[in-house]
Amino acid sequence: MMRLAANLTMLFNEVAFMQRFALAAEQGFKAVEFLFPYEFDADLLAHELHRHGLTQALFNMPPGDWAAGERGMAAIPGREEEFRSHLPTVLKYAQALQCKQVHAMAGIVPAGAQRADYEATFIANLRHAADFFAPHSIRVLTEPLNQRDMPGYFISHQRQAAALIDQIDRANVGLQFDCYHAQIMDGDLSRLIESLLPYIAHIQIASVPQRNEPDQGELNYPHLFQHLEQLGYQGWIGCEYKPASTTLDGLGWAQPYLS
Ligand SMILES: O=C(O)C(=O)[C@@H](O)CO
Ligand SMILES: [Mg+2]
Repeated sequence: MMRLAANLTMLFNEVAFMQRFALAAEQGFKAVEFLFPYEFDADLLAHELHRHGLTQALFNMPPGDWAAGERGMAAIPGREEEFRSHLPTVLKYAQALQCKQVHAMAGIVPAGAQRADYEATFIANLRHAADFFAPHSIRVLTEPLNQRDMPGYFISHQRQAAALIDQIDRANVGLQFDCYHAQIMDGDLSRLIESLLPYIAHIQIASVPQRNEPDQGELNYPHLFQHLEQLGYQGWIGCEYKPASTTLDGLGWAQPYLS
């Protein structure tokens, strides 16, 4: 049975963030994920999680100045110190939330920049983060993002991410395989998932092209779920989509997978 995690950044936006845990649990989710916890107290978040019996499947490391368009800095030359300075804070949240996976966003490569410099920075930073988190059994994830929504993002293809993970060469670095981005950039998802399974630590889903409920659009999720089950995928599936109407109105698709 596929294990769904509610993405609280995108779902249950009908209520304030701290109230979304209760709604997710009420609907039968056993786990949640969200982008950034840092404006909330770690212990309060942990309290919400635990009182609703939820697992924290994933959250992101600080992305830099989001409002100014920054989308992480793991690959940005000159930002190494800043990237590394975030690690103790991320660890504090991960420990409070008992979360075993964090996503290190890579950042945007300016047009005309030397890509090799960005690759070297990314590899060094991810090794550093992986070594920092390894004693705590925490994995560092990297996620390719599609170029239509995120022009210039450092990683946009799944196999490109897998090749970088090989170069990083740390056991606790994995791939965050977001089917929405993967379909836009790569396609052939059944075979892609099959060949990259050893890298995949976390999966996310949404319809393509609208990024709405997964029972719409060009992807056949019942087929992909069956395929993942046959392949023995054990991780969480993050529901990272924008409800077309309200979250609850659109949640019918998930009923077979929620208890
Ligand atoms: O945009 C996505 O897709 C995500 O999963 C966010 O965490 C940003 O990387
Ligand atoms: Mg995603």
